[in-house]
Amino acid sequence: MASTGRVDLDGRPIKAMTICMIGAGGFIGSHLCEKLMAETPHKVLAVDVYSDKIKHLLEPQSGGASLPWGDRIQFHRLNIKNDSRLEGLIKMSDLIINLAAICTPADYNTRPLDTIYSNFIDALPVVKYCSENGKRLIHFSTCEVYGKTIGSFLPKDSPLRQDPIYYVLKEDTSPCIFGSIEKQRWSYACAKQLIERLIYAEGAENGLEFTIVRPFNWIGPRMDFIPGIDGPSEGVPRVLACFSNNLLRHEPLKLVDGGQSQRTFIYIKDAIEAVLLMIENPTRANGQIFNVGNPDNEVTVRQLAEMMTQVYSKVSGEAPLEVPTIDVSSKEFYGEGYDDSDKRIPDMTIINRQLGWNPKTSLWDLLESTLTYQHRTYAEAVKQAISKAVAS
Ligand SMILES: NC(=O)c1ccc[n+]([C@@H]2O[C@H](COP(=O)([O-])OP(=O)(O)OC[C@H]3O[C@@H](n4cnc5c(N)ncnc54)[C@H](O)[C@@H]3O)[C@@H](O)[C@H]2O)c1
Ligand SMILES: O=c1ccn([C@@H]2O[C@H](COP(=O)(O)OP(=O)(O)O[C@H]3OC[C@](O)(CO)[C@H]3O)[C@@H](O)[C@H]2O)c(=O)[nH]1
Repeated sequence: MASTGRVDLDGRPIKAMTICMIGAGGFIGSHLCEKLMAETPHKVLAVDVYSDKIKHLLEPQSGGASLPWGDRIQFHRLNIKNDSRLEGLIKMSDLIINLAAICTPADYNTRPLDTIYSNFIDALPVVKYCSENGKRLIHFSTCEVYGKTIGSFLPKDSPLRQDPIYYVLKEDTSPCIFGSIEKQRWSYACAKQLIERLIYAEGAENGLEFTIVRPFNWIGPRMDFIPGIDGPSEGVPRVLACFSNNLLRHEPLKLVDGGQSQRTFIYIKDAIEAVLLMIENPTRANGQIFNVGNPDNEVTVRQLAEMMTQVYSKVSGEAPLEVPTIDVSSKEFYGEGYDDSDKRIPDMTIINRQLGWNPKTSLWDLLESTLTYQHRTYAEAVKQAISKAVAS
């Protein structure tokens, strides 16, 4: 590995590395590839079944000059479920980052087998090849491994519900509290928890160098899809894309079970800064599990809908909807077996201590840049799709 002229948090030179990024064609992967190409000399072997979201990094845009990062990024179209090339790519790399997963809640209760296979079984060879070949692994888990807060089991009027001890989620002390087995919503969280435990055990018994990332609702451009435009018409993406789709179609935003659940949202670009610190500071990141979120950006889903309605009106120049939201039951929206996390506030002690990292962007600002992107990217296509549907 050649030195890059850049230094890590301890003043040591950072050496250029080859990174095998599995799931590089997704939302987080596309932003991480952009960051690595624009700001570092590292090489990326980008593995995914799709490449649309990183097309701009792989080939010059029409009429454009050649790409400044040259061939530092290579795309390998493969399904990690059944492709013998995976081990070779891992052997060629200094670091493996695994992002591949089914991670949209609409799938957890309706496709529980695919969800469990994707998040546990399909990740097994990645962990095994890393362990056997002495390769460092950064594995993407989720804040969902915490499940529900302890506070949610207290009586509704208990003053203890206001005590952070009962709701702040801490990597090394909070329990993982899921619903019963017929609440198949938890198939994803449970599979993620088991792969975390397996990675941890590989570290303890076989010396695997690992870092586990627990993202807390990272959002921004390129997240998921707009149904009927760049994804299936009947598909249900995560909340940012659901609400964006409603706004683009001038229809009320659907609040599941009253929109009372709470979330903290973090801007993807803030979160990617944290991942880059993990990549370039192995001695501080190895053996750690990191919450990556923004505890200052907490809202209920209803408040998120109201804020997105205001921001979208500002960036599109369109008047806000007269009826901005409607209530739907979770059974109607997601089907049988749905359940929800009540509240997700990340404790920041470990990531502050190890990497000195903090998020910067307010919810209003991140929605402004994200909805500007959504409007610019999709408004015309949605308009055309609506007029085509009316004409037929
Ligand atoms: N975005 C968030 O806020 C968030 C929150 C919690 C956890 N995570 C975790 O972070 C990771 C990335 O999330 P994302 O939001 O970028 O999701 P995403 O769906 O946009 O990206 C996942 C990518 O993995 C690819 N993939 C899935 N299975 C594959 C396979 N068998 N072979 C090859 N490629 C495969 C998909 O094609 C997709 O491009 C996931 O593990 C997810 O569970 C994300
Ligand atoms: O149209 C909609 C869509 C969703 N909701 C509600 O919003 C809450 C958040 O939903 P979403 O972002 O889709 O997903 P979750 O936060 O529940 O789960 C994700 O968290 C991290 C991750 O692991 C990966 O991103 C994933 O599992 C929720 O309460 C929905 O019911 C709505 O009201 N209307």
